[in-house]
Formats: sequence, structure tokens, C-alpha cells
Amino acid sequence: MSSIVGFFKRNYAAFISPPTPRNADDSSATSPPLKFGILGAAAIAPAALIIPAKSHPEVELYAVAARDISRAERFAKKHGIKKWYGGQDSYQKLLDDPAIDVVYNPLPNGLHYEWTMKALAAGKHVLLEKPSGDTAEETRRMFSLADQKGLVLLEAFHYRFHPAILRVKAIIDSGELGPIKEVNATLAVPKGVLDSVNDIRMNYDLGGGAMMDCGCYPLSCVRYLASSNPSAVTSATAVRYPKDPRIDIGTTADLTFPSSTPGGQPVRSTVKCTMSNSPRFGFIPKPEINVRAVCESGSIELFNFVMPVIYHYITVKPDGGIPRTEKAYAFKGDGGKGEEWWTTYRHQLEAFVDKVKGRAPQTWMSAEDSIANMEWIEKIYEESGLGSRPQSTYVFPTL
Ligand SMILES: NC(=O)C1=CN([C@@H]2O[C@H](COP(=O)(O)OP(=O)(O)OC[C@H]3O[C@@H](n4cnc5c(N)ncnc54)[C@H](OP(=O)(O)O)[C@@H]3O)[C@@H](O)[C@H]2O)C=CC1
Ligand SMILES: O=C1OC[C@@H](O)[C@H](O)[C@H]1O
Repeated sequence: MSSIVGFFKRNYAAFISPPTPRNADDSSATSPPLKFGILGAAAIAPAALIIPAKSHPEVELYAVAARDISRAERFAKKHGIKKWYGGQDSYQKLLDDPAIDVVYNPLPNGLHYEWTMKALAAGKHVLLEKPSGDTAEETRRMFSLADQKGLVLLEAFHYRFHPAILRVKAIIDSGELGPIKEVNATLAVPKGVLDSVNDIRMNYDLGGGAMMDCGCYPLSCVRYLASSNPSAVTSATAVRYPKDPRIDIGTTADLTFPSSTPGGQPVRSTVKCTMSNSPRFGFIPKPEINVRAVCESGSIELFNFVMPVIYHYITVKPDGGIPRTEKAYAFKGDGGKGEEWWTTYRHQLEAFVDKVKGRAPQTWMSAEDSIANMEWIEKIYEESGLGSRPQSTYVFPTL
């Protein structure tokens, strides 16, 4: 019963009404807020930034830009954003606003590179949606420019900041279950949520495709838990979108990772994604969001590694030992920041602001990690026969 009440309380605070930040007694509130500008009135912006910002004392949602001014105005008023820019030059106008410290870039994947480069050139820190670009070369260039300019750039792989995945990684790294032998992860979004013809995910020129959209998560997750990059893609099969066969509706890829023990067998891995998972019994929506590692002396599984605040469980099965189930809605007794109702995005925002403010974030995701994820997305597309998404034609003036 208490867990049902907990479920509703946690999700109400997470997604509907987050507690407002303490001010008087919160030392972090004495630091001036960072002014954020949002490029595009994107569907993901409320969950990924606007709601998390409500409980962060050092974030001010300052401006939004949208190609249509009335859309920009509606979005700004709905979300209590002070300023809006509209029209075809609205994104550049937002970047030219000297008051803005940070740009959130939730544009379609194919526009990530151009607008992140322009934002960095304008001296803004950037929180960039996943996947970071269309190609690893784009990702390399963005991080290189951020480095040159001394600015923070983060690919918004929000799941990596939540205590649930960090707990799974800690259990694997503790050696309790022995060296990892196999690690598999899936993100399958129910049919009807993403697969409409007008969705950006179905548009090849905008960097569409399941491996880009959903597949980037399980790939990132297996790389993270294996503490390594794959050594090879041994097979990759794509289910092609009939209206545009360059788009994968879903992809399954088999990978190998170097052995975690000297002279041992390679670690096996399967990464699966689909943007159109068929319903159970023909009508019950079926999300699949899990990661499972099999180790020399046991196994571990996390159900819902992408949105763990809603509900998740970690099942640990030591060989010959007693299986247990853990929950990790918050860090326990290890000085970690956050509340049970903090979403992955809220944890990510905390880390991002810490980094911009020059404080050590609790968790971070490196440039090398983002670059490697794109490299392996491209290798999987190559193996499936679909090929990489088209590299941006935008030419950065000083490169
Ligand atoms: N972190 C997460 O959990 C999630 C991340 N994402 C990522 O966020 C990004 C945006 O996804 P989502 O919010 O679902 O997408 P939307 O289609 O809702 O938003 C994309 C925005 O891009 C702008 N845009 C600019 N040019 C174009 C164009 N040619 N065609 C279409 N839109 C254009 C639009 O802005 P305007 O208002 O100016 O018209 C639109 O608001 C993607 O990179 C996706 O991978 C998505 C969902 C979840
Ligand atoms: O980032 C995302 O996370 C969840 C998926 O449903 C969505 O398509 C994707 O863009």
C-alpha cells in the first residue's frame, strides 16, 4: 500500500508539481541563476528542462525561439518564460541575446550540429539533446569547439544521472557477481506513440531512425555497464520503414566487447530498439525498457533504466545465493544529492548547473563517451545496410 502511495506522490512531484526550491536557507540560491534559452518549442522541453527548472534555484527559463511567432508566444506564456523570439531567424536572435548563459538544443537530430556550433560560437553553454549529432564527426567538432571556447557541452543522456543505473553499475563494479559475460538492453516504444509520418523520427534528412532515437539508449547503457567500447558489431538487422526504407523502425544489433578477464571470452551483447512495438494481445501497449547483465557468478537486471522515477526494480541473482530486489529512487547514505521524486532530467540539470558554475558534478558524461556512442551508432547502421544519417551541410566559418 505504502508503495502505491509512494508511486503517486513521487510521480506527482516529478511531473506535475515539483516542490519549489528552498531559498533563504539554501546556499546555492545565493549564486545568480543561469538564464536558459530554448531553441524550438519542442515536445520534450517541458519534461527535460521546464519542469526540472522549477525546483532548481539556479535556473531561470528566460527565452524560447520558435519558427512561428505565435507558437513561440503560446509556449512562452504557457510555461512562464519571459521572452520569446519568432520567425525564420528566431533561433539566431535567441543566440544573439547577451542575457542568455545556456542554450538548450532539442531540435531534430539533423540540426543538432548547426545550432550547437552557432550557440557555442555565441559564447553559450549548451545542453544538447541525444543523440548528439548525425555522425561522430559532428560530435567531435562540437566538443572540440566547446573545449576551445571553455564552454560546457553535455549530451542529454539523462538516464546516466539517476541513482538506479548508478546502483546497477556499482553492483557490477563491486565484483559481487564476478566479471561480466553478457549484457543486453532494449528500448521498445509502443506502436502509435512515435511512428506517425510527420514525426521528426521518420524523417531521414532530419536524422531520423530508431537506432538514432531509441537505440542510442541501450547502446549507451551496454557500453556504460561493460565499462568499455565494443570491439565489433557482429550483426545488425533493421526493420525498414515502408514509406522511406532509409529509416529503421527498429534495429537489433549483436556486439562483442573485449573480455573483462585476461584471456577470457569476449563479452556478448544485444541491443534492441523499436519505435513501434506491437501491443500485447493486440491492444495492451507494450513498452520494453530493460537492461540485464549476466556475470560469472550471477545476474542483474534493471527494469526501466530510461524513466526509473516512474517505477523501476533491480533484480540481483547471485548464483547459489538469495535473489534480491532493490529500488534506487534516491542515493542512500552516500551523500548523493536529490530526492525520490527527482527525474533523470532533474538529476541531469543539477549536474549541468554544477559544471557550469565550476562545481564538481556528482555524475558526468564525457565528450569521449558521446563521440564513441555516435561512432557505434554509425557502425550499427553500416552493418544493417542503412548507412549513417546524412552529415550536416552546415559549414562552420572558422573550421
Ligand atoms: N531526452 C529525452 O528523453 C528525449 C529527447 N528527445 C530528443 O529531443 C529532440 C526533439 O525531439 P521532440 O521534442 O520529440 O521533437 P519535436 O518535433 O517536438 O521538436 C523539435 C523542434 O524542432 C524544431 N524544428 C526546427 N526545424 C525543424 C524541422 N525542419 N522540422 C521539424 N522541427 C523542426 C521545431 O521547433 P519550432 O517550434 O521552431 O517549430 C520543434 O519544436 C530530438 O533530438 C530527440 O531525440 C526527444 C524525446 C525525449
Ligand atoms: O529520448 C527519447 O526517449 C524516449 C523515447 O520514447 C523517445 O522517442 C526518445 O526520443
